[in-house]
Amino acid sequence: MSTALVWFRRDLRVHDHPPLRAALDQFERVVPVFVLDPRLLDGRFESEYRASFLFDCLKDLRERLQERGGNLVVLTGTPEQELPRLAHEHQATAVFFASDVSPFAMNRDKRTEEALRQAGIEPRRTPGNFIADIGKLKPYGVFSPFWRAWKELPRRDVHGAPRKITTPPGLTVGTVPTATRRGDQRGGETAGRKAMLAFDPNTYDEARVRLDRQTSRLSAYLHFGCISARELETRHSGKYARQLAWRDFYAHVLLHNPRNTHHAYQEDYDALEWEGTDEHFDAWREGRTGYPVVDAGMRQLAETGWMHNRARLITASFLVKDLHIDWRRGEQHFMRYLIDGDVAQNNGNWQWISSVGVDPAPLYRRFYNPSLQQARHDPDGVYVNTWAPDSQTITPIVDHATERKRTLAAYGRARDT
Ligand SMILES: Cc1cc2nc3c(=O)[nH]c(=O)nc-3n(C[C@H](O)[C@H](O)[C@H](O)COP(=O)(O)OP(=O)(O)OC[C@H]3O[C@@H](n4cnc5c(N)ncnc54)[C@H](O)[C@@H]3O)c2cc1C
Repeated sequence: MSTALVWFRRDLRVHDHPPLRAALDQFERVVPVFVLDPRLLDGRFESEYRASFLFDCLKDLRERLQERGGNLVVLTGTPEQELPRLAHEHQATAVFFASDVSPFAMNRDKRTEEALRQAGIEPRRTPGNFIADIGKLKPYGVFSPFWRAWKELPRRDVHGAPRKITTPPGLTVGTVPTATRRGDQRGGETAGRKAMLAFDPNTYDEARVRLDRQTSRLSAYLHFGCISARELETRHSGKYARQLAWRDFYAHVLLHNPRNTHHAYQEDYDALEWEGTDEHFDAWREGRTGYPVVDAGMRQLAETGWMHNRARLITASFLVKDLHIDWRRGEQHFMRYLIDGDVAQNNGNWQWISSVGVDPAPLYRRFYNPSLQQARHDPDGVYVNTWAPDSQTITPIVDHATERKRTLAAYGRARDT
């Protein structure tokens, strides 16, 4: 009987899953597999928050596959070693998987494809993680023209979950690790679909600008692919659909600029001198800057593994433009805590708010005065009272107006060098 592997990565669902669908269409038997790669679990961006969410996702995925007669093989090791071995064990002749954009994923996939080919097994990449085929566009560095071109890209059909999955007999499936849950979201397709179906887009415009409201909170489910971005797009229009386009945009940016993971997209700004202190960095990450909205955001992050987008903007701007600390340190801190932590999205947004990335605007326009932001986006004080009620009693560690001038001068010097 013909057999293929389906390599699940961060597309941990059975609905609208192009690699699974393609494999089931072309092969009689499939072996769904996930490889726990120690390089990811212990790497630069390791996170207990994402690890516990991931284990929820794997457990749920296994159950969803079992309901359909299948199962999930969970292996530990590197895919370039584990997948050819597993394929041989089951006489599989192809491995299906969805393409991804981070430099780590691209290098790993290249190495895995080579190893598979050498073993006589055919790697088959499909789309699946993004709404449109973002690799098809010429490189864009500004969102609006990207958006216009992206809207015209063809879309794939959305598919339901397969009814039946046939796996070879005698699969050794391995165990899904367990971990104490960090953060306030449960992972998995079941929880993700529930949240997607419960989301009311009519509340969105207000939630986006009010810190005391919740936006859709689908980002972690999108990051791990518990829900399909393409399916989500078919359900929404207006501002919400436009925000989803930002996700494809930042993936597109990283695909074309892999050096962004370590360098500013606007190369001049690699010369920025960061004068901030470790004491200020600690005050920022521990939520004790004396600016209540900053402290509330940082404590919400530590407690829940999520932060409202407006708070992400305010806290990130504060670190870079009020405390003069390298955006990469902030990026790394967010990656440690965010359940939705995603190299392309986090890096793109950090570079944007630091005014060193894509979609540039004059520097003086991208300053966030924390006190004004608090008044505008938390007018009743609900957000700061929930997360940092004591912050008002802390003396602010810096003066915003003074630091703004220093930042304008520092960016000017970097441009002139
Ligand atoms: C400094 C900083 C770091 C960030 N890091 C991440 C990250 O690591 N992972 C991540 O998914 N998002 C990141 N974001 C973007 C955004 O804050 C989150 O996607 C959003 O807050 C998640 O909550 P939600 O699902 O309720 O979003 P909603 O507002 O309900 O939006 C729906 C979806 O649209 C997409 N989206 C919305 N805003 C953005 C945006 N600015 N950029 C890209 N996609 C967007 C997300 O996929 C989101 O789930 C970051 C933003 C900033 C300012």
